[in-house]
Amino acid sequence: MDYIAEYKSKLITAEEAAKLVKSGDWVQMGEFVMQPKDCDAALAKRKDELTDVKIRLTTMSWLPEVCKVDPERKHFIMNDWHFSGTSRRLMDKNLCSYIPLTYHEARSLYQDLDVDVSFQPVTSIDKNGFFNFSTSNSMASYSTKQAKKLVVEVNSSAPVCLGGLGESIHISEVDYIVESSTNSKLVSLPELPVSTVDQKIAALVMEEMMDGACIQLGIGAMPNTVGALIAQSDLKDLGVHTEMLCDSFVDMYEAGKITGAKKTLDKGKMVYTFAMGSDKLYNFLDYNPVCASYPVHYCNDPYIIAQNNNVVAINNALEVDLYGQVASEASAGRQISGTGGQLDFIIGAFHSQGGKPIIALSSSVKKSDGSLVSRIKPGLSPGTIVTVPRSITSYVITEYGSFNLKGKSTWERAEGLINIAHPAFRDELVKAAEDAKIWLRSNKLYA
Ligand SMILES: CC(=O)SCCNC(=O)CCNC(=O)[C@H](O)C(C)(C)COP(=O)(O)OP(=O)(O)OC[C@H]1O[C@@H](n2cnc3c(N)ncnc32)[C@H](O)[C@@H]1OP(=O)(O)O
Ligand SMILES: CCCC(=O)O
Repeated sequence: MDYIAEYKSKLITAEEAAKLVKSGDWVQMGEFVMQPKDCDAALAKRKDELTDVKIRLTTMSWLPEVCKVDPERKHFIMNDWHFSGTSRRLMDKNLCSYIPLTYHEARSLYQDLDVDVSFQPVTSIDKNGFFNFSTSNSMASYSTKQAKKLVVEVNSSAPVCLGGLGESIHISEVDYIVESSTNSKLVSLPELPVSTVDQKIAALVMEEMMDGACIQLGIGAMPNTVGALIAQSDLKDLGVHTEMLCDSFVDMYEAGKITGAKKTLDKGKMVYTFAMGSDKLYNFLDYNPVCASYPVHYCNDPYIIAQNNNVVAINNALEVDLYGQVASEASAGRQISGTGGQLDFIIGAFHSQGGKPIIALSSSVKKSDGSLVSRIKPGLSPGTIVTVPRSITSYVITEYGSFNLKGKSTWERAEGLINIAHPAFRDELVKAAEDAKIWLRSNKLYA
């Protein structure tokens, strides 16, 4: 079938697309590295005609024009499902708000949300009339379905990401098409410096890895270091069922470590819901049938995750308290990131036969004034949000060791966690545990 006539009839300029927005509307503006830049710029130009336009996006990888032109947030109200550094810096000036999200529940959330206009970034149309959501399958099929007016912004540089479900939208479901004026390459994440602490933690994580493991890696330098160690290891037949696909999966695949042969679900496929990395990753993904993107209600459903055996889920956290509560998203009232899919994968790995849900974090962090603070805390401070409840927390790994909390009582947890805390804080943590009646006479410090 020839879609040329339909394409031409739906083609509008970014300025025309921006005119679809009215004051008070909810506007959807892309996810992760898929950015509807032309529609954003055209909407920003309409600033003086509009008030209270509410915008939703996921993990801002760019500074949208609508934020730049409205430093008092009178016209555009920005909201992010999962904070990036850019959203944090906007929030510090009260220019961005967080929307709480347990990622795999996004489909049900969108069923109740208003999407008046969606500016949805896509790849060029294919011969069957489909636009692909490229690296951000994630929630795209839910927000586009919910949109009263759906505009796709076509970026011909974005890779076509083959998928198992929800990775594309047909032209018949689209109201309008805008062609990007720049077709810019997707943004590359900066390479993160790897510290000796990251290397020590990654080496301890490797001790928990086995042939045939089905892996999920979170964001940051430490999970990437684990990926690099796997690529150099003797591990065999690893599988991938992850939320985010990043560069280190390319390294592991090219080193022959990933075959997906032992997976019980999506055998042979590297399953993910969004991808962020560098050109190396984006080139690898383009039309690559080894990878399958899925919407997040499938990818992150703990009971889908758990259908694979030996799921090893490796995620980072900001703090862990002596009871085993994991805080990964906000500290003392400051939103850092979000719940995202951390809880999904920790529960999924918990239920997977042979699975290992791992929280890996450095034992301490240096504050801007140079002082050292422990990441193992007696309790969480007000404004610090629990991402993983203590009843599910299992492996916690710092550069001082690994401790599995699964099924452990409060006094066993206190002992195990204090023994992997930074030595400079162990005595004060013991004192706090005694005061909280979670330290017994028989408890020991081992170092
Ligand atoms: C994309 C994925 O992760 S998929 C996996 C599932 N999802 C998740 O795990 C979501 C929750 N986890 C996360 O968001 C991340 O893993 C994090 C935030 C815990 C760690 O990510 P990293 O990129 O390694 O964090 P990084 O060390 O760069 O610090 C990020 C910010 O937190 C601040 N921060 C770090 N530790 C602390 C702390 N203990 N207390 C207060 N703030 C802290 C840093 O100062 C920095 O803020 P700034 O950039 O505004 O200065
Ligand atoms: C939107 C979720 C991203 C994450 O889990 O980190």
